[in-house]
Amino acid sequence: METIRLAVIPGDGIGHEVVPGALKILERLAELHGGLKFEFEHYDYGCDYYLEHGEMMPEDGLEKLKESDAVFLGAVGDVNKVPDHISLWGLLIKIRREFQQEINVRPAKVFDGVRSPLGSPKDFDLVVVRENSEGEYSSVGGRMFHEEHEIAIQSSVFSKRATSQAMEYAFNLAGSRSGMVTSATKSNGIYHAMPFWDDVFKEVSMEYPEVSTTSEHIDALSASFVTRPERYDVVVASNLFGDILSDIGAGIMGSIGIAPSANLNINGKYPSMFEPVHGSAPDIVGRGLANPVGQIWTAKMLLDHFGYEDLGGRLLKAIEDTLREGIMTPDIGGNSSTEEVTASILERL
Ligand SMILES: NC(=O)c1ccc[n+]([C@@H]2O[C@H](COP(=O)([O-])OP(=O)(O)OC[C@H]3O[C@@H](n4cnc5c(N)ncnc54)[C@H](O)[C@@H]3O)[C@@H](O)[C@H]2O)c1
Ligand SMILES: O=C(O)C[C@@H](O)C(=O)O
Ligand SMILES: [K+]
Ligand SMILES: [Mn+2]
Repeated sequence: METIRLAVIPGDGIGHEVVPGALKILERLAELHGGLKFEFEHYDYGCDYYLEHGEMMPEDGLEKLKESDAVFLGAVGDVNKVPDHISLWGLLIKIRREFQQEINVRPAKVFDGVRSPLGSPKDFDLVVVRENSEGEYSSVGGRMFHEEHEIAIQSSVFSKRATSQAMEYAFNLAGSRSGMVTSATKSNGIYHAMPFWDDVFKEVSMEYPEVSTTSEHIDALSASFVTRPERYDVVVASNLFGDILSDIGAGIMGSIGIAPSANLNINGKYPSMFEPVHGSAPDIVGRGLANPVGQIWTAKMLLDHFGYEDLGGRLLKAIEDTLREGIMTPDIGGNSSTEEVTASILERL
């Protein structure tokens, strides 16, 4: 019997509405398997915790989380309680960095029966590989002076190590898919970092002669995600570009509520973290409107990560069958509640 210890952080807002159902689904799949068990350790870290304690998680928070095999997170952020940069850097981004989760994998694909803003999209199935530790998300910089003299400086950081690592991950992934990597660049406008990004991409691509490559500027690439998403397989991007592209990927699927993500620690020193792409959705909180599919698909990524691809495959099929039957939340054109969608997926398992 294998036991997977999960640190569970629902976080804020709809995190509390979508995480419990996904845990039930993981438990059901473990039961069906027979040789697998989940142990959940629950943590109440988030903006309410901050209001009470003045920090997003306690000083030994990371040490506690480190005892788990993976972190399963909902969403972080409630701007009415804590400024967004404080809440994200105090919890989500802190975990990503301290646990060296340097790769963020974010798939997007067509689901039968889901209303996409594209009308009738061709069959797209792509993965954004986002560099998850540096780039534009940097704490290097500061603000000084006041009023009309105020200035802000924010320096991007691109290391050869993390850049080539994200690219290598993308090439390896493409090798197991249709064999194509697109690099998201902006070397026409970002004078230092993006020509560097392009150089590293060329260098890494030499090691993978069997994988075909293209390089596209992020502005044109964003438009092309909307107009011709079927052209893409694996797209590798910097932290900020990957953040934005993965929301566009979610948008063309039909809703940001569907998209999953895996923050991977690939050196084996720390747990990886699984969370949907979406945030805490304060505008729909508490109304049963939250689409649970992003969180549940995230559970599939977790199962795959631990080598239970058979269970992951069963879960994806249950999601697909549920959506095909029209059992879905209003954001993708249905009239079912969070719980009804979750129950339908559970029943199919
Ligand atoms: N990884 C994370 O935890 C994460 C990601 C994005 C945003 N945030 C935080 O979340 C808060 C809100 O941010 P935002 O509004 O920019 O993004 P958001 O993803 O929370 O919401 C954007 C829009 O998508 C909708 N939406 C999101 N998830 C949905 C779901 N599961 N089902 C149905 N509709 C859904 C929301 O109702 C909203 O209209 C902020 O504090 C932000 O910093 C956190
Ligand atoms: O900017 C971030 O990484 C936070 C959030 O938008 C996300 O995509 O996880
Ligand atoms: K999230
Ligand atoms: Mn984002």
